[in-house]
Amino acid sequence: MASAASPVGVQIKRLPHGHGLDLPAYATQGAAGMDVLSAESVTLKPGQRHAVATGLAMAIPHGYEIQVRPRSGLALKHGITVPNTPGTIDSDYRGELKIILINHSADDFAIARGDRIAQLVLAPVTQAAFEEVDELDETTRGEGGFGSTGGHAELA
Ligand SMILES: O=c1ccn([C@H]2C[C@H](O)[C@@H](COP(=O)(O)OP(=O)(O)OP(=O)(O)O)O2)c(=O)[nH]1
Ligand SMILES: [Mg+2]
Repeated sequence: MASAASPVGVQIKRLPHGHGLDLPAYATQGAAGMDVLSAESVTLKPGQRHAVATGLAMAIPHGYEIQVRPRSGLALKHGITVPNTPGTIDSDYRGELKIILINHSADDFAIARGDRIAQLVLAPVTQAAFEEVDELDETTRGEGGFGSTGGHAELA
């Protein structure tokens, strides 16, 4: 069996309004994402977006990012999701981590301080170095895209 990759150290700082809250944590041993908690109490009306405070700032090592992803339970049961998913937390960002949420349901959704509102996935990043050319190599696909290979039943 392949062994799990070693955890990567990420510096994290609690801002004043983040004190007293648990840090983001993996709910199970094999979890890909760390559940992150809201540092505020707020109610999202139907269709409303809000950048929810976490009370946390971090220094992600160069070569990594953190992705902010929705929690499926909130999405399925309450229509609460992350409109910019996966949100990108850059390694050089030192401001407060905020979780942008949108309420896609027809009902108000109340978030309490301490609620687990999203999950954070640490991921490696490879930066591209563009090399501008006049011609690209030829491929079988060529310029075909956007469904060019079929596989979707056509309406009669
Ligand atoms: O869900 C998110 C997305 C971003 N950020 C913070 C960290 C990230 O490093 C920074 C910039 O994010 P992004 O590049 O997605 O936003 P932008 O609209 O391109 O803003 P900027 O011009 O500041 O890069 O904002 C969050 O706290 N939560
Ligand atoms: Mg940006």
